[in-house]
Amino acid sequence: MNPELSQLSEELLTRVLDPVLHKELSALNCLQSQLVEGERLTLKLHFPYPIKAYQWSLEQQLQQAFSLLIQEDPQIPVKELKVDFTWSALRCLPEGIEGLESVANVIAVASGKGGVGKSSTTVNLALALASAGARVGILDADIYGPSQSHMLGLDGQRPRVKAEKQMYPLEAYGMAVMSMANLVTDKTPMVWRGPMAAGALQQLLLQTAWPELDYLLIDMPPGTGDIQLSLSQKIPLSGALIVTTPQDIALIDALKGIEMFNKVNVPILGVLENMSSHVCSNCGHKEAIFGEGGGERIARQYGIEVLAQLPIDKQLREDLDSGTPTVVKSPTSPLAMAYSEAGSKLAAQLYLQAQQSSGGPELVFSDD
Ligand SMILES: Nc1ncnc2c1ncn2[C@@H]1O[C@H](COP(=O)(O)OP(=O)(O)OP(=O)(O)O)[C@@H](O)[C@H]1O
Repeated sequence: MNPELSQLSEELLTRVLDPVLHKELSALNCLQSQLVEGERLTLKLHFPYPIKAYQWSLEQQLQQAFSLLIQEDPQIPVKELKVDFTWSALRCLPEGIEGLESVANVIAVASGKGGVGKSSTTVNLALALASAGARVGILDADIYGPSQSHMLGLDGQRPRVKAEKQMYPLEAYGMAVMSMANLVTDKTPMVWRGPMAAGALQQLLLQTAWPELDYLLIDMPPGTGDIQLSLSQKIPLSGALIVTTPQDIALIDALKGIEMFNKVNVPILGVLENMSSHVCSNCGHKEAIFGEGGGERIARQYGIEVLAQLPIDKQLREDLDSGTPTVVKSPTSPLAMAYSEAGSKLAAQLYLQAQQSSGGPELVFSDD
């Protein structure tokens, strides 16, 4: 490649910011190859997170920057730009933690307080990542109220046994799913003490024959007690996402959740503020029922990102109740878009945090 054209590509990538990490594309080392055919320059850009939600606007920005560059210097021999986008998940684990063989990243979705929308967030985020092309699984570890199988229309299904002490996960919308709800009956109370519950959930994780996955999301039990602490220590977590409402009482518990993960050195990948506002379906009036700005306050306090602020939405609840979450039922709706953005941000944070820690991420899978 002509060195001047290499310089052109480099210059182009310094002029456009990565939409999720807000860094110059050149700093992301995403340029995989560049090819000139006649007057056309083709760049192959590779991202460490699902890029689908941003691809269109990124392409526009690159095209604009390219037009400016060739206007500034009419000697540039290429006149047309083509960009190919690819991405792959990176295995990002804190140092000294040995991951699961077939799962690149296990992410805990946690909330201090119950009922704030942790399970709803887990399922919609997982589906958003899956629709962006990632291989995704969900482990429902919420033994107090396992709701994943209901939200995914898997009620009453039983996992197939693979071999002694090994089960295949169930499948929903292209994702691998395992939930205690599919192993017990409705009438089996799960009244386990802390260590016993954590042990059982660890077994559920390890005795499931997970296929190759980029992300396994764990719907954690609400709270910050024994079970949650043991789980966070026993499961090889790449990171945790905290779900909260903006209400003070939920935020206090969310802080405890962050502190708990900090104590066991699990990186916090962000905060997702659920039920941030409500828009009246009759008059369109917007109201912050649970208060305002809470997620942002704790994010600032801990130097983490707010991945999304999602409204209270009747359709979202109805879609979950009917076993077809909004991300699959209405994939182009504003809510599905918000989950899609949050999913990309979550995956990008994983990469960023691993890059900042000493080891750096290890490339394990490719979608080529
Ligand atoms: N943004 C939202 N708009 C409307 N309803 C919501 C929203 N988020 C969650 N819900 C509904 O609120 C209820 C509680 O949500 P969910 O089960 O996700 O909470 P949770 O934090 O997982 O609760 P727990 O941990 O106590 O099981 C569910 O009926 C769900 O459908």
